[in-house]
Amino acid sequence: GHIFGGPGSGKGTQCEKIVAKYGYTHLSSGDLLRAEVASGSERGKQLQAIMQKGELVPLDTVLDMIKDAMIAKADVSKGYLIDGYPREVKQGEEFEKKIGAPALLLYVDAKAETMVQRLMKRGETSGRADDNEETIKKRLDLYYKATEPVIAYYEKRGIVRKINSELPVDEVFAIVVKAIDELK
Ligand SMILES: Nc1ncnc2c1ncn2[C@@H]1O[C@H](COP(=O)(O)OP(=O)(O)O)[C@@H](O)[C@H]1O
Ligand SMILES: Nc1ncnc2c1ncn2[C@H]1C[C@H](O)[C@@H](COP(=O)(O)OP(=O)(O)O)O1
Ligand SMILES: [Mg+2]
Repeated sequence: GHIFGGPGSGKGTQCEKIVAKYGYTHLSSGDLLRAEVASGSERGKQLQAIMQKGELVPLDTVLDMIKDAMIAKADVSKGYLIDGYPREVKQGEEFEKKIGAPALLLYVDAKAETMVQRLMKRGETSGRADDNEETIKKRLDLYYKATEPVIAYYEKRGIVRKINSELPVDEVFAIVVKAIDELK
């Protein structure tokens, strides 16, 4: 399934707990991109510049990375947890064409104000080039403009489970567990 939500809504936090309990393969588009940046490659430098501005990297780049990572884990995976993708409707469509339809979309939902607060706090220690006030504002704008419409795309199929991510981490996780167990 996919885990979906705005920047700082708590996707990564919940993924860690889901992996610990269910053993799914966690693939975060952001982590994959940051690994490419860390490699120091020419492509990594281009990606870094885009991410620092709070923009989306080209669809093909990120989908290829996810697909390669899925293939690399295919024979040991108990299931995939895709974090940070799709970020626009077109990405959802391409995923279906090239990989397949997700079984579940966990939508961790928090208020803009909460996301900003959490990202500013995360920025104190994350070392991430995009956890600063200016970039956070751009990421939020882009989230509401390009990413949020993705929900409507999946809602029609009844696979969206909206989860109140304003609650403490363990309470959010309890709701996540219910949504996953209902599906099994
Ligand atoms: N339910 C929560 N309550 C309070 N803080 C949270 C909660 N979930 C996540 N956080 C904190 O908010 C920040 C962003 O969470 P993260 O999981 O990295 O979000 P995302 O991957 O969606 O950007 C982190 O510093 C995390 O510790
Ligand atoms: N599916 C995707 N398409 C395009 N760009 C993406 C992407 N996933 C990640 N990126 C780029 C742009 C994001 O602002 C940046 C960080 O992503 P992330 O780590 O998923 O952020 P967060 O967990 O804070 O929501 O990486
Ligand atoms: Mg994250």
